[in-house]
Amino acid sequence: MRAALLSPLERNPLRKRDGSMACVAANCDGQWHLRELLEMVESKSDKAHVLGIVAKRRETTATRLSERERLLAAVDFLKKPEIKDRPRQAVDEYLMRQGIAEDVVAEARRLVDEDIVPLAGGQSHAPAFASVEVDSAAAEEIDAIEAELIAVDDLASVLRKIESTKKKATKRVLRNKVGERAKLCAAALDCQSWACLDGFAGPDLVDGVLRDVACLEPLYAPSEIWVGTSATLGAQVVVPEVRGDKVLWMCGAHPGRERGGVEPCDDEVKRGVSAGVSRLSKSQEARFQHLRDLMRSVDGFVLGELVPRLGVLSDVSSRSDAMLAVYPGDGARFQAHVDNTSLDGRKLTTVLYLNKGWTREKGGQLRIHATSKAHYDVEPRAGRLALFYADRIKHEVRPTWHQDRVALTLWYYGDNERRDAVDRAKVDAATEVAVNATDAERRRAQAYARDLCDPAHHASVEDLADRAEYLPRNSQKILAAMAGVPDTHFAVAVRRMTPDALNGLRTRFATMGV
Ligand SMILES: O=C(O)CCC(=O)C(=O)O
Ligand SMILES: [Fe+2]
Repeated sequence: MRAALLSPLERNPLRKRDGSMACVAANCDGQWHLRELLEMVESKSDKAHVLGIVAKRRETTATRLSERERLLAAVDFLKKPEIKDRPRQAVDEYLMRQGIAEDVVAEARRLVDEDIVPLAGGQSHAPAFASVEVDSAAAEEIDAIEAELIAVDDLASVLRKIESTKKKATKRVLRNKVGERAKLCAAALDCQSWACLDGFAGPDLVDGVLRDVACLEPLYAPSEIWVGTSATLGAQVVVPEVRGDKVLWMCGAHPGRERGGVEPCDDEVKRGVSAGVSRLSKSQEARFQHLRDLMRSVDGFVLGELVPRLGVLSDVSSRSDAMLAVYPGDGARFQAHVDNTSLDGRKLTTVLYLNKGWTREKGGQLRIHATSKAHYDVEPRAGRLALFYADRIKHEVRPTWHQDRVALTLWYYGDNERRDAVDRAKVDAATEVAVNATDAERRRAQAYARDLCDPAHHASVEDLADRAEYLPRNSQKILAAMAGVPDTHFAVAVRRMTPDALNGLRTRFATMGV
């Protein structure tokens, strides 16, 4: 019932054509590329063709080169005047992140230091590695500043103990402990709009979550971005060069709704139909217990500790479903973007990393573009929690190598902005449906909506559901779009409503200008 009453926008902010990803087209390094893609999408609407081009362009970086060629390229790179005087370790690590093995980098260093010119091995000149990745981007990366972390030593388990303990004194002691850390985190958010907590989830919880989600592996779907000039003009496409992760949405355990376990949002995924995986059994669903614990800990920290301390979060009380994202270790990345550029309600982004044994050469850093000059890198190490303001911090995921990079993201909503965004989306959806309806069908839908809102009417749930069943199909579709329920289910949804839910719907219809 709950799932049925949430609109796609409420359930999944990124899949909806809400324009929030349009920023990617405007901000990313590959701007020319996206513009070209957009033209193709608009002129041909040929997704397969676009994807073919993207796949071809994706073959970049040193991974295409033979070991000999990599050595030559690395030597070439190290000799560049703008690279020669930079810190050696940072430069070497940069090369390793580009897929050059450590011993090859060391050999290149030796050749450069001893001023030995390596033989090109039959080739007329070395492949210009630095021209594969743009020079200025390399210099920028070498200059990245390691983000300062706030050490919090398994805060998640302390937060869970606060929830479970009955003893007031124990609660108080634990709350003080959490409070100290929360103060630091709130101060960081306040002055720089981002913060990073090291060790938010301890190793046991991380292991538990990884075990929980292991069975979901085949069910992830490639992320799509909205490539377009506005919220309505463009297309939803997979563009791995811009965003190369695979995602799976998990719902449940929302703040204020204590009951119900965590499960995949998508019914089809739940049934495992798409990947031919057998239906998740009850016991498999119960395996999401650690994931649920983790989500509740982040909720507890954000809603219980940060919201009271930060004025900009004052109307935050709910969040999105949970997004599990995997960046394959073949160079997958997410180019620079701001999460919420279209007033979609998201105020705070939290990302919890689940990568055990992560080392620097694997890349995958969350890069925070704090200003146009300074950027900070956070390595996605297991248990870390990154937090930033979703509507102002530009950030990216750097190319990921050698190992898949796994993270869990939750977005916290400012209730007012979110309510407006959901209403806008509903009006848009209703308008879209209404275009295909006859005048009579539109009028019937309007009359029904008016009666539903009219306080003098006091119609009961049964009455309203009965009346809805007799409406023409297109009128029902318009009302379903306004209510944000699947288009064949308006009468069913009304029949299942509690009096409170009905009142909620009345208020929303009344403020939607229909
Ligand atoms: O995984 C991360 O570090 C950030 C991912 C991200 O920016 C996003 O999904 O919007
Ligand atoms: Fe993001």
